[in-house]
Amino acid sequence: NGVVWGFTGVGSAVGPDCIKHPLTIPGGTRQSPINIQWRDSVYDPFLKPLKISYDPATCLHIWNNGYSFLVEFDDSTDRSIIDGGPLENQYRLKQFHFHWGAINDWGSEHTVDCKFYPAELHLVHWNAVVYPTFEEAVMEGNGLAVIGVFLKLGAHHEGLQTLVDALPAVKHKDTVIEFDVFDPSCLIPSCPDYWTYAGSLTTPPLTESVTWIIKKQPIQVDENQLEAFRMLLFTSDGEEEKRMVDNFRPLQPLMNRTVRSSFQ
Ligand SMILES: NS(=O)(=O)c1ccc(S(=O)(=O)c2ccccc2)s1
Ligand SMILES: [Zn+2]
Repeated sequence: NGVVWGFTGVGSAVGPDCIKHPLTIPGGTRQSPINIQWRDSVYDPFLKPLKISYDPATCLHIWNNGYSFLVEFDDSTDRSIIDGGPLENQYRLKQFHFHWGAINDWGSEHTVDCKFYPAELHLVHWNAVVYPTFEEAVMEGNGLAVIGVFLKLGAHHEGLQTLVDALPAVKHKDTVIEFDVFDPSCLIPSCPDYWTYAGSLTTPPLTESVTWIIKKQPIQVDENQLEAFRMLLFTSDGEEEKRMVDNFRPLQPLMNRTVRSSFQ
């Protein structure tokens, strides 16, 4: 089947050749995504503003990996980094990608007061101060920091359009095109407010290594831009076409976690 990782209704992820995988890793205590119940989040006055400094020249290419499309960056130096916020160290930008639905009623991975957004952006960073490689950081509790940004239906997004214009070239799984100048900070809302909690990757290996930083304010994109995501395919060229939609993981139990907010 063309879909490497799909999620069936209840309790199991369908993996390669339909091997049954547990939806959450056995014994997982900090899985993602979660519902963020606004009134249960706790204001933490010690949370710092998030510092973001990306060098557009570190952008490398766009890649359809059969689950989402990833924009990958040169993470061999500290040219594109985030710091501050809930983080103890600075973290290097590795890639960003999106999750979206078949229709505008759902698509995001996190929800706010049980509300889905039509899509969610994830900017993935790793702790190169403490860990020598990304692969090692993926396995450590403080290894990764992912900024989540909700997308809502509204005005045309100029910055996103340069990305949308390139998508037809990565329609099929395992296609890649060069994309050599892009500043992802244009996709991050100006409002500094965020929630943060300790979580996991939302796709295999589902490791519990992510400090999530979820921006309170969504960005606006228009219908054509969301439709452009939906014309991508999970499948490789020559296979029976499966549209790349609903590539989000179901909500996971909060368990013994508190979501902190940087705002009152
Ligand atoms: N949706 S998410 O932001 O939680 C996410 C899933 C996978 C990644 S990864 O690209 O870092 C990665 C990590 C390990 C192996 C392969 C890819 S980030
Ligand atoms: Zn993601």
